[in-house]
Amino acid sequence: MEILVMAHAPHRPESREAASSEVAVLSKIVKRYADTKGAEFAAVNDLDLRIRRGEVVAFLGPNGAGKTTTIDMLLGLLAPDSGEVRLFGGPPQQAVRSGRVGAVLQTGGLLPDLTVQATVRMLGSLHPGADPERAIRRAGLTALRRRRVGECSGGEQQRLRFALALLPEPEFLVLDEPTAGMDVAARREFWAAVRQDAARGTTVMFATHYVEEAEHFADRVVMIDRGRLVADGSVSTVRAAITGRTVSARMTAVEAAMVAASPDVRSSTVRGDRHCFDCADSDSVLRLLLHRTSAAEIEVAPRSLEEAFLAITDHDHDHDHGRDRDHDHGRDRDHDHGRDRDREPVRDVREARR
Ligand SMILES: Nc1ncnc2c1ncn2[C@@H]1O[C@H](COP(=O)(O)OP(=O)(O)OP(=O)(O)O)[C@@H](O)[C@H]1O
Repeated sequence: MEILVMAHAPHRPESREAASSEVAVLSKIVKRYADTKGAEFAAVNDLDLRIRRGEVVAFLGPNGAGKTTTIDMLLGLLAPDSGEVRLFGGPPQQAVRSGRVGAVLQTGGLLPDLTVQATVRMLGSLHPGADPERAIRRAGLTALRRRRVGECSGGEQQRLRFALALLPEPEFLVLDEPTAGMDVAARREFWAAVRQDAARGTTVMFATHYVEEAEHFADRVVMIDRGRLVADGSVSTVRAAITGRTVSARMTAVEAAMVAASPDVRSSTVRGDRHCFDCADSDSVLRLLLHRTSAAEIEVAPRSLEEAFLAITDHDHDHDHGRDRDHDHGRDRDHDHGRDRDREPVRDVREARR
């Protein structure tokens, strides 16, 4: 875990562009790597993203989707192969150096023998005008200030990293899977601290695997899969677009193929003797089953946002690039008939009009 600790400028002249509502603009960014067999693949593929001032954006995607690569390019730690990144209207490095951006990343370490307070004070001394006591309060660490870092739990250490990210009083906080490995109580405490900060107007973008964190905390969800945008919009828009129902029944394979071809079916699977349909409109699929097939033992079940997320990022392992990734989620995909892998991303109406 590494915290970006940069001296910040006491005065922040606002350029016309920076004064606008866009904090970050990623335009058609591409990053290619070689996989374990030496073949090139795009870890981030033609990604367009705009983060507006005051937004709290959840950046969702399965393992290996390209979240960290995108965040590294957003912060200027990695150069895109093509495309452009602008933070506050300028190059990302400039925004990071000026202290306008604070980040909690996945790599780096803390010194176990220092106390929480000594750590924040020490790194605070690198930031002219920083207020370590305020950062400690804002990260919810007041009661832990005298504890040695080595004696803090994983969740408490994450809040310490959050305090360090707050030192330059950033306008934009970027958190890469900040609660990975925390238990439920620690995650709740962490988000309470971040939420307080967001309420003051700080723009926040956080990468996460936890769909419920996006649901409870973000006002916008950006979902990527294999480096491509698959959904972008308010939590309610994305939820409405990707939640649906599963209809399952016993029927013949010929009937199942006919149902799977319906525009109201997103995908279909076979589980034992049952055919399961992931439906955009379960009512019309039910009508189809009742009127046009011999379907028996019909069941209709709601999908959770979690299931919808798994469905939207569901694919086979054809393009597994090196790292041991967890794309399978333990589900039966041998008979996946219907999913349209090149479909348009789910977008907020607001976005689509742009
Ligand atoms: N330096 C590298 N060289 C080669 N491949 C890389 C490199 N860094 C990342 N990758 C690959 O690029 C893809 C995207 O990785 P990235 O870490 O951005 O995904 P992620 O969404 O952050 O995943 P996770 O949730 O597991 O952290 C993965 O297939 C990964 O193995």
